[in-house]
Amino acid sequence: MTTPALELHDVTFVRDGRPLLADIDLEVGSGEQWALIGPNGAGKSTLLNLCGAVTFPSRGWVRVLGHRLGEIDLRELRRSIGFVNPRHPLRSDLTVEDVVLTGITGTIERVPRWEPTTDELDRAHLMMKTLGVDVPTSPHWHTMSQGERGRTLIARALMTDPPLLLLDEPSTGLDVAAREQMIRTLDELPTRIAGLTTVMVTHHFEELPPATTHAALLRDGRLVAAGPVDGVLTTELVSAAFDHPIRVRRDDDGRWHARA
Ligand SMILES: Nc1ncnc2c1ncn2[C@@H]1O[C@H](COP(=O)(O)OP(=O)(O)OP(=O)(O)O)[C@@H](O)[C@H]1O
Repeated sequence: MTTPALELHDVTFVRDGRPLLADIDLEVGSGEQWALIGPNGAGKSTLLNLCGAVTFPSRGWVRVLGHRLGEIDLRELRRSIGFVNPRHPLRSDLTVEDVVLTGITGTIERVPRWEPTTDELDRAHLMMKTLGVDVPTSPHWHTMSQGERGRTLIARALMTDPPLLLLDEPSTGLDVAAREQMIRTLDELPTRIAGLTTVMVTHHFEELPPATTHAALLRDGRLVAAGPVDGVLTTELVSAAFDHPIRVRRDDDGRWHARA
């Protein structure tokens, strides 16, 4: 049996005396594509940060790629996790290539005096190509569109060839064409990168790639449901998670729609 990519057991996460997550039990199998869905403030990003070994649980335990948080060198573990945050806090005007290369150093900015090896440069170009980011012109961050930035950040996250990719609302701020391109990119990732496990936070059902295999619904820091996607993204369970009547439907092309 392969080791699950993520295991959370009886996890509670408390900040300022308030439980932001409570009683979370979740197992994400290797090679599965998960969506994490719930209303604003439900705790999706908080849960993703636990999965990314950014924070530790207040109670219970978390295993990431078979390693229990608290018992493993975090720097080493984080190299095995790609994390995509569209609110990437980059200040300098790096080229796309430079931004992608920071995936190796695990930094936001280029590390002074650090130079990539030929293999690392080749990998950066391969990832840029895989994600459809323009290699020949390698534009600068400040002039890039939100869509280009989003794809660049995924290329950056994949530089260390991580088996686990976490995405926090990767379609934020995209127009409809860029959003569709992003969905197609995400949909193709599992076939382009064999064995990759992904967990994506989103508010919008329309943004789920058809390749999504599983979903978890959160409400007020608790799991409403988690499991194979078609059994979780139902009108009944989604309405319960959002505390509002929502009709959920899946089209023949595998895309979801939700209407209040
Ligand atoms: N560091 C923190 N300290 C205290 N409270 C926090 C902290 N981070 C988040 N929260 C609170 O925890 C709750 C869950 O936040 P989180 O960002 O995980 O939710 P979310 O489901 O991702 O929300 P959204 O959809 O709005 O992005 C919110 O009420 C938020 O205000």
